[in-house]
Amino acid sequence: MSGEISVKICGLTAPDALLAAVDAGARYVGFVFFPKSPRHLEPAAARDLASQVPVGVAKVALTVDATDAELDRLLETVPLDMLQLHGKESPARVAEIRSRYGLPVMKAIGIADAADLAAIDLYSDVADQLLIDAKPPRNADLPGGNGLAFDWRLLAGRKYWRRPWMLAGGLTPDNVVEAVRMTGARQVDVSSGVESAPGVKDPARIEAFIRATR
Ligand SMILES: O=C(O)c1ccccc1NCC(=O)[C@H](O)[C@H](O)COP(=O)(O)O
Repeated sequence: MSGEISVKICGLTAPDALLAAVDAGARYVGFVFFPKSPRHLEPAAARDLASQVPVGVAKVALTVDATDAELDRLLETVPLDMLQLHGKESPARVAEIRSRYGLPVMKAIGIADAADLAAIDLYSDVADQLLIDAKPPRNADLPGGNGLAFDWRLLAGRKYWRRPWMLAGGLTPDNVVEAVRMTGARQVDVSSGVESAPGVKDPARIEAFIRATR
């Protein structure tokens, strides 16, 4: 692959995995604030992890349809660099959050088929970045982090993006090179694919994933 691919390791919950991500060269580290998730962190625990992240690595908070009160509490407790909105937030709500907190906002867009691509234009007006992820299965407990890929051919040939974007959904150390080749992504995001069990990050897989992108 030519040029450096930026990597986000999402759903970190433990210092060893955080360190593995930082040492291997992750550009972003993600913390999940969604109680139903096996990766959920309480704000105080996230603050302790965030304090170990060096300058230059962006600390991203993943929330799902969070209220202002929830976001206020989170941001009062945890030093963060970016908000990842992974629910059904409307474009107006994305704009509101961006202006209220003054942080860059990344909106997750779930893709299952070509009709879902319209959301890319819709959110390009209001979000700083887009996370192009697999749409969760109907009745899934989690709106993301399901380890499922979408059909990358849907993005092949798309040359014009108005915002920086990340590819996500079912990426692993074994398929990330092919995913980047097919989609032209310059940034990738992974959670399940670097775990040994749901919610348990594997430092060796994190290192292998980032190495694969180099
Ligand atoms: O990870 C979670 O538990 C989670 C919960 C609620 C909303 C989103 C969640 N995760 C999103 C991600 O970790 C990633 O940004 C993305 O969906 C890729 O996940 P994966 O397919 O597991 O690599």
